[in-house]
Amino acid sequence: MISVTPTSSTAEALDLENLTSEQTAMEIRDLNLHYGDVQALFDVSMKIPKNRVTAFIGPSGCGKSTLLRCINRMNDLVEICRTSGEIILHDKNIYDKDVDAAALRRKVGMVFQRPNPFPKSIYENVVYGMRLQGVNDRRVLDEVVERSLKGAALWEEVKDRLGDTAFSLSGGQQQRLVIARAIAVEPEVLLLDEPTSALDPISTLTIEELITELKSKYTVVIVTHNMQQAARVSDQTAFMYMGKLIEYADTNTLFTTPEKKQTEDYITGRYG
Ligand SMILES: Nc1ncnc2c1ncn2[C@@H]1O[C@H](COP(=O)(O)OP(=O)(O)OP(=O)(O)O)[C@@H](O)[C@H]1O
Repeated sequence: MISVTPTSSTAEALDLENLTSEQTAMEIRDLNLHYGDVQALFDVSMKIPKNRVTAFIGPSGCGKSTLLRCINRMNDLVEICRTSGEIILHDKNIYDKDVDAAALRRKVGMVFQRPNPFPKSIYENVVYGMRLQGVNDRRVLDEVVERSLKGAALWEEVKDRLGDTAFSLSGGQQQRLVIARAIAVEPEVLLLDEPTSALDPISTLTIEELITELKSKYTVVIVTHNMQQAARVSDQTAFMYMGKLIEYADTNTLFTTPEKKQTEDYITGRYG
């Protein structure tokens, strides 16, 4: 087993199968997904608790990113992709025909593996989503910039250079800028797809600390290759294997006393 030290950031275990609707941010029900003829997700069902960090782990190709991308319908952009099942947000299936995917993605924001700031100033990166919504009042935007950069633990480092290009920032700062851009539109859920895999250890630590702070305001779902990272930042962990959700439990339990042999084999490094 890997050694997991429960941290003060790790919340008390929840009964994940019997969460109340107040405790649930989103619920995935019987989700199946095909890329063309190839099935990549099989009957995935789980509840994602509010204001906590949920990690998806599992070997390469097991479907972690695919599942994450279903949660804000990013897979809509993949032509050969077909899904069935439901993902419920506020009593509504996000795959219903009348759901506007762009509006959904404002509520369920996403941060990718490689920092992807736009070729604009730091300031304009943060207010990008607000401007798309037609907000141009300088006072409002200034407030959003300060709040979001503080929320992404970047304000102190950039407050005197907001007009500089985003590309003048380090990789770790760029990733925090992208997080600031995501939280500027006040999402409810933040999806992080291996957010530190392109970063050095110090920047990784800063982002991990930030993730722990973010959960007071947002529900966070993170895909990570790194089991230690899942153990450090998440409250509950879902282990996936070959498109199936094998085990979903609070993080300490999953890493110390897994129920399933496949989970145990993975966390002890027998494959993956
Ligand atoms: N756009 C796509 N078109 C076709 N097949 C895809 C596409 N994206 C993913 N797949 C396939 O779906 C399966 C799951 O991939 P996915 O990227 O979700 O896994 P993962 O667990 O996130 O892997 P990794 O840890 O390597 O990123 C794989 O077999 C992959 O080849």
